[in-house]
Amino acid sequence: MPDQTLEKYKNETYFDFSDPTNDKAQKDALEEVRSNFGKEYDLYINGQFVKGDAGTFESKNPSDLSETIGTFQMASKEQAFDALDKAWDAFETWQHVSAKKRAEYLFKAADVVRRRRLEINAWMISEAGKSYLEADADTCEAIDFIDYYAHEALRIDDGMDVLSETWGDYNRTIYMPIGAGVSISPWNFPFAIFVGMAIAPIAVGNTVVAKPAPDTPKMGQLFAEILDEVGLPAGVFNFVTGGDIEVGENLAKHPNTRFITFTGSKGVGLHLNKIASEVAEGQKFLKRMVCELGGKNATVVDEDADLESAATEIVKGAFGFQGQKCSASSRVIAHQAIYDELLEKVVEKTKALSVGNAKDNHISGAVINQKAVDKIMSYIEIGKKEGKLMAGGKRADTEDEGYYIEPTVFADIDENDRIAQEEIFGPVTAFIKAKDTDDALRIANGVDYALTGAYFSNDPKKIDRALREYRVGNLYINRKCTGALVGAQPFGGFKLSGTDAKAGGRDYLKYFLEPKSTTLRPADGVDYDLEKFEFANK
Ligand SMILES: NC(=O)c1ccc[n+]([C@@H]2O[C@H](COP(=O)([O-])OP(=O)(O)OC[C@H]3O[C@@H](n4cnc5c(N)ncnc54)[C@H](O)[C@@H]3O)[C@@H](O)[C@H]2O)c1
Ligand SMILES: N[C@@H](CCC=O)C(=O)O
Repeated sequence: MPDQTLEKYKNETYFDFSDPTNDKAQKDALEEVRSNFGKEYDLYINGQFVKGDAGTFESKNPSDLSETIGTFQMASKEQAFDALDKAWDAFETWQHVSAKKRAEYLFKAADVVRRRRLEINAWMISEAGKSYLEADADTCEAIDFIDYYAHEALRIDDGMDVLSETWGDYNRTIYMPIGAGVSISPWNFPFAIFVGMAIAPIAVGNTVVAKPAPDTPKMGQLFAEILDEVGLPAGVFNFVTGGDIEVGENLAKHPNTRFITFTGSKGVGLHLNKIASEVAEGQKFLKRMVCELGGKNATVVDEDADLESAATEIVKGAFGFQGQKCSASSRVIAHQAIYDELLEKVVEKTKALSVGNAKDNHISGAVINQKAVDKIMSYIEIGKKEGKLMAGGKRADTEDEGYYIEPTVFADIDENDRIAQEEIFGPVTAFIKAKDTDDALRIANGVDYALTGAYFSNDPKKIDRALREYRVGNLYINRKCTGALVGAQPFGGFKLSGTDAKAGGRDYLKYFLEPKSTTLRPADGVDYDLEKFEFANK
């Protein structure tokens, strides 16, 4: 194996599916995966694939409800707790495994994902309803997370802190892993986020019980297979499917859960944050909580912007993966001077989007489940009362029976309207008129969330102002507000969008480490190996 520590981390490049060779390769992989629909999959606890004690459930294809992706296990609370115990057992040795050895496991896992990329895409197209490109971007992001965190773990191990020397004493900070914890992930980036949240703590010596979202268990199961293949020691990674409360909440409450990494809705996140802050009986530490929640992101278009480009990027940002991204542009705040022209362009481009089954690579596919359909359709009804419907507004008429909704644009929405304030998490965007730049930035900042934002202008002074005053975790100038790249655009938001832990950034792994300040005063006449002291955490 090449010494990857010497290579610079690079983002994985997406396939170009307009190339017929790539399109055919993805279609072939889909055919193969579809011939494997309907199988049963197990939990993965302590290196063993095992059945659940609380029954099974099915994962359906949202693009065609007659198709079952597979049958998955419902773990009991006792099994979930057993997985946590096994994770603690594994921690005893994993915490002392060298960073280099840990990184080797990760680099191997990234290589297996690379090898199985089209297959993983195919499962995701089928289980989550992503288009080819959206699925490929998700799989590439997972590879990036694994690779990036492995490199980061090596960097941390090399020593990070610059400390002052104090009168002959030697001072060093040692970063220690914190223990066994729980990772609870959403369905919308069913591979990337599941993988990233599980592998980050592991990279720096912790162990994990990972619970996928009930709509996309196959994507988590694939990663269990991959980590089993690369021989990750038993118990370091455990995969437990099951009920939100039975598995998820009970694990979050467990007195031995050292950390909770959660990505999902604001409601569940705030609930878990409260649980994490309570010290359960027998608990011997404060739980670490990483909480990445929703957004109500805006694209602000100023009067001097390139409107054609802004319209193209708005449509991508609002309707990519049916708007089911925490980063989606669900508001467009347009300067009054260009409002009508921009609206017309966005409406035209929205109406041109093809809606249909993800296996046929439609740009706009199905949303995830019936609950999502009900929620989105109820917001569309609210939007019809609050503003003017310009495109979409109803269930899409498609060949297959799935959860299809037309990409929808509303105009003349007031900044305080419900569809301008609440996360819809579907293919709906709302136009709001601003008087000027001041007004636009004020409206953009006037929500409870602060996740992503885009600003379009060609005026350097205005851009500079947006960079300073537009308060979001990820701000993009003259491009869409979705699609952050690991290592390049560390991702996360503040206010009620979360703890801004910045997944895919240099700060992230510290959430799973305990820094220990150490000072060595060399005794007279004793020859210390100061280099060893410096690298005591190797
Ligand atoms: N900020 C980010 O990085 C980010 C990324 C992706 C998605 N999201 C957000 O996620 C949401 C969509 O995902 P979702 O529908 O899966 O969210 P969700 O909150 O319904 O579920 C997320 C996870 O929590 C589990 N869960 C639900 N109730 C639980 C409970 N009481 N205790 C423990 N676990 C519980 C679910 O099974 C799932 O695994 C959106 O709000 C979106 O904005 C945020
Ligand atoms: N990181 C993704 C969003 C994740 C949430 O859904 C993006 O940048 O678009």
